[in-house]
Amino acid sequence: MAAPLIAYTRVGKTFDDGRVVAVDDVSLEVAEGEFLAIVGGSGSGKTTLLRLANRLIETDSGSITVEGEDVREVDPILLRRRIGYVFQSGGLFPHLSVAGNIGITPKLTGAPLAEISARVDELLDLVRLDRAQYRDRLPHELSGGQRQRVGVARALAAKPRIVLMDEPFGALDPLTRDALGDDFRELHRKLGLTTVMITHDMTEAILLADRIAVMGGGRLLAQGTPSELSESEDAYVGELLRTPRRQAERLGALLPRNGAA
Ligand SMILES: Nc1ncnc2c1ncn2[C@@H]1O[C@H](COP(=O)(O)OP(=O)(O)OP(=O)(O)O)[C@@H](O)[C@H]1O
Repeated sequence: MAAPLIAYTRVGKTFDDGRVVAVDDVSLEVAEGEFLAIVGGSGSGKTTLLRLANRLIETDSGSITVEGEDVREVDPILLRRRIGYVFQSGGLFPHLSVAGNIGITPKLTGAPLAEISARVDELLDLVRLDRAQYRDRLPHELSGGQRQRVGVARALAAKPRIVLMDEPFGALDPLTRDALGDDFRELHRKLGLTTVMITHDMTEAILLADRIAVMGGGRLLAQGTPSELSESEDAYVGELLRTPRRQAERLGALLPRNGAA
């Protein structure tokens, strides 16, 4: 098997002088080209786990490698340029235009203005936002879905191989959420990305991800493909995976009747 692009080995992280155990002895590998979803209840350690990979949070124990390198040996700023990060609420700079937000990393690396401008246009096309219409808008002049598209474009600006996403579509209405999820899955494929996405929505995880990691109380409770996890002997994991199917069956039974009425 090819070396994993991200590998957590027995990683631990506590806060408040050890009183809060956020991540507890987690070992997890993400293969090149894989789309991994992290699911789990509130406070189960998902965000902490994600942020340990790009050193927004530092590990207490264990080790993490990214593209084969121990993250502690890599300058955190350079590490974050190699790893795109999409925040839950977009995390856009409110005073910068769409173009300013998307071009911030190329600007920081000293790219020439014409190159930044061309890259911004390319990225707007990639996330399917009309250049002329959106380029100069400020974040508050966008819908939530459009803001998340800009967040994705910004994360891709430095051409990372890895993208980490913290509940990127959580605050959107179901149709927008579905469209963005599909679009991002297509970008993941087209650009050959390796993606790790936190989501609270098990249906979204099953539809988008190749593999799912389930967190609970800071521990990795299970990992596998959706069908592997649906066979899990862990009662919580099994229930989590079977609920979307049960809901789909209930909806399937209800909708045709409504449709025919
Ligand atoms: N900076 C911090 N200081 C103290 N405790 C923290 C800090 N960051 C996270 N925690 C605690 O660590 C635990 C894990 O938090 P984390 O944000 O990783 O969970 P999560 O699964 O992402 O939750 P949610 O789904 O609600 O975003 C929680 O108990 C949280 O309160």
